[in-house]
Amino acid sequence: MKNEFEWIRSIAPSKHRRASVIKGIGDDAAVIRPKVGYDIVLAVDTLVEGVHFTKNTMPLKAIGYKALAVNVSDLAAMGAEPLYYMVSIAVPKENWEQEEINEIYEGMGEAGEEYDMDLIGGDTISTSRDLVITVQVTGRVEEYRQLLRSDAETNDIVFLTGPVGMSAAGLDELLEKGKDAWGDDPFIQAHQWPIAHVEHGRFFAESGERIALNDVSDGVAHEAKEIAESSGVDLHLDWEKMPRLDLFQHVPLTKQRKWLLHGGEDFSLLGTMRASLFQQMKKQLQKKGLSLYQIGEVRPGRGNVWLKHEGTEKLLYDGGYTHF
Ligand SMILES: Nc1ncnc2c1ncn2[C@@H]1O[C@H](COP(=O)(O)OP(=O)(O)OP(=O)(O)O)[C@@H](O)[C@H]1O
Ligand SMILES: Cc1ncc(C[n+]2csc(CCOP(=O)(O)O)c2C)c(N)n1
Ligand SMILES: [Mg+2]
Ligand SMILES: [Mg+2]
Ligand SMILES: [Mg+2]
Repeated sequence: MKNEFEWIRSIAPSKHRRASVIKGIGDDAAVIRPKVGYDIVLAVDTLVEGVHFTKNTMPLKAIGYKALAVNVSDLAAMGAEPLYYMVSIAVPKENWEQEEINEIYEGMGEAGEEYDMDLIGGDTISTSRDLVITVQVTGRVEEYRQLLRSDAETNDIVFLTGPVGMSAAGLDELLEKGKDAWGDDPFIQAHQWPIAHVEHGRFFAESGERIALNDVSDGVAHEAKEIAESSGVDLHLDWEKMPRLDLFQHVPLTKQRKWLLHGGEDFSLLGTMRASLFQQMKKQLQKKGLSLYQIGEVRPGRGNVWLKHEGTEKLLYDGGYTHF
């Protein structure tokens, strides 16, 4: 067992991917040199044992991988390119071995490699119970190109960059069967190894178009409401247009609705863009192997979300995951 400081040295990267890191791990704070012409984008999100994961719902490596990926997803939702991350980890005095924490870091390192980011610092503390991992990420976006929730306008179309409901479906299976559910099943994979849609975010930012964007961490209904409210418009969604896997076909409708609309942790991006842009953007994204689905439109309103389902349109309950 290494002591705190030996352990920190053992997880510190020996070199950085980004030349802009002036000082990483090993001093009172990290120092980076921002590139001229870019705005810096910052986000922080925490995963808590018992709330976001348990040892039965997530492999150790996946806990680390997901802790970084969910943060990268927030950078993607701003149109930013991921650059660096910092980690604060509170380790319970019992039930967690150093080897297990190392595995979590391995998973985080894998995500770091995937998104081309450097670990530049963090904090290590003990706690009485339940592991807590906080990851702070820094990215950059070309000046004034950031993609905001507040940019939706009447006559825009509403889009999703990928399917939703899969992570929630996987979680239900994991809560029921525990480790027996682990495997290649796409729902389990979606829950344990989420993919942040960085390429979509960058494509939208680089286009220079006005695009409102949010990542689906708390469920489509909730995220749509956030866009509607901050833009001062109404979003009209169409149930039939929601991208979903054929695997959902045999699932009862109430469950489908719960997973697809209120599930969360999907990390697809939900957004709006000018209607005339949609087909060309879809084609360009397809060339990169990326998808885009129109699921509704924006109309004048006061921040409400409507859902057309089985011929009638109703106000969509905006419930999603909430911590309080
Ligand atoms: N405790 C807090 N103190 C200060 N600002 C906060 C706090 N919690 C959230 N915020 C800010 O509120 C805004 C919304 O945060 P929120 O966490 O809901 O968004 P998100 O990270 O996209 O969603 P999620 O955490 O569900 O993935 C962000 O600007 C965030 O920085
Ligand atoms: C064991 C276990 N129970 C429940 C859930 C579901 N869950 C937890 S937080 C969250 C929303 C996103 O989090 P945040 O708002 O903090 O970004 C969801 C859908 C889970 N992942 N693991
Ligand atoms: Mg957050
Ligand atoms: Mg978000
Ligand atoms: Mg949330």
